[in-house]
Amino acid sequence: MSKHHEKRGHHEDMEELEKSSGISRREMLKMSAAAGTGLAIGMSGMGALVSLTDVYDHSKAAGDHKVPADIVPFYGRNQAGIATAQQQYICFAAFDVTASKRSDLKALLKTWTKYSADMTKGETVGEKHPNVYMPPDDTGEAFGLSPSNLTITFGFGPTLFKKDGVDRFGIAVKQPDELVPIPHMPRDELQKEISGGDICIQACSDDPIVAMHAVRNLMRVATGSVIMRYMQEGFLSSPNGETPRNLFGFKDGTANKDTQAGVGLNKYVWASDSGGPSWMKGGSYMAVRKIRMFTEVWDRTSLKEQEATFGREKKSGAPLGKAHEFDSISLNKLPAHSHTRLAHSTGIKILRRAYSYSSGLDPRTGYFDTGLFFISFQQSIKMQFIPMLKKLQQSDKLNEYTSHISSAVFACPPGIKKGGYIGQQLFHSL
Ligand SMILES: C=CC1=C(C)c2cc3[nH]c(cc4nc(cc5[nH]c(cc1n2)c(C)c5CCC(=O)O)C(CCC(=O)O)=C4C)c(C)c3C=C
Ligand SMILES: [Fe+2]
Repeated sequence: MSKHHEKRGHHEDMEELEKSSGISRREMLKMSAAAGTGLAIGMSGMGALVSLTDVYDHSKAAGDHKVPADIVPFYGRNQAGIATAQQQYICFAAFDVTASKRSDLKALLKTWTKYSADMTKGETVGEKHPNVYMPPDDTGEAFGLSPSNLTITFGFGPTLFKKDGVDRFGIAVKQPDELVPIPHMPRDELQKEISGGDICIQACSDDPIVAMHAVRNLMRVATGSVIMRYMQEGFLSSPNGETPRNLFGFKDGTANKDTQAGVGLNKYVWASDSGGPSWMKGGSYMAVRKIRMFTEVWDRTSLKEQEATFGREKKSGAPLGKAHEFDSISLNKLPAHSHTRLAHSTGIKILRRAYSYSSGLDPRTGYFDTGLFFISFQQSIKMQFIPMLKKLQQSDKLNEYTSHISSAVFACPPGIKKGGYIGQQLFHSL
């Protein structure tokens, strides 16, 4: 059965369920939302379980164009996964390109675009009728799963444009001035093997298997053209759409309210073509830092000191001296070296999309190997991210409990039109 038919079968199931239960799809969706995740309903005769997140969400329908509730459109003016509400899981991978011809690079980006468009719709990748004497194109672990808001976001690192002085793909002339590695910071303890990368893929989903499946299949189809340099998984969770908490127990992401929608996105996140290359218009620059958090030390620290470190109350997330999380910040009420005071006083705004990570126990120390896989999007690495990081590295109280172990920057091109491919604008007039 073709992919198309498999999917249509699902929606026919829903129609049958709607008829037999007398519950409208809209009501089912509400029930599903109230239950937290997909609601399992027994279907008479079929004994099947149906995830209600697969139902078309009529509330999102525009005219006849119905958008399924848990699908984030892949095509658009901007890449999904930047302004998209943060999903619960990330699988992030950085690759080094081993192909050496521009035509091979373009072919890779075209294949990745096709695969990504299919996976974000919840479809399988590759050939529809695989030869049984060959390994199947799709690895299969996401069969039947909803895409759970899967987004796949691509970024190009400085080394894609020029590596060891070599302009491998004849695109060095297109490298944005912005796209430079973050300069060495005095407190850095960076590991080269988990830093940098020619191309990155950020796959985020509300299902961890779906996110991992996306990266695995993109890696697999690119065998011979890329090698994976490193991969990082992460997670977050919060009740009722509240700001999620990091592994130090503090709400993390409060200030994103200024950058995650509307005017804030245009002002601070999307690249414009004034002063930068036109191929990046509508794209964004991504900064990545893997930051180890020493939870054992933190957990022995008094609540007063923890709150003084962030400059916010632990329970409510309110700035010190205020009552509620989103109350405005009075800088003079926060300790001079608190994280919020230092970051806020720069006047710089960025869109943070960080995830907690855990790699179990560090066998060398017996301590948790945990922390924050910090990702931020901004219009400018040079004018926003680097000055902010410099300020924090100088005197942030948080530095006593953290260590930066990896670093990378990527230029995430604008969104893709149907029929186009990721980064297509980069190759114009070459
Ligand atoms: C260079 C940028 C930043 C790094 C690196 C960073 C690391 C980091 N942050 C937390 C936890 C919190 N950060 C908070 C606020 C905050 N952090 C940054 C930037 C970096 N953080 C900014 C720009 C801001 C917002 C400042 C403002 O204008 O108010 C907060 C407070 C709540 C919030 O607004 O999110 C927390 C908590 C950790 C644990 C961490 C490294 C491990
Ligand atoms: Fe922070």
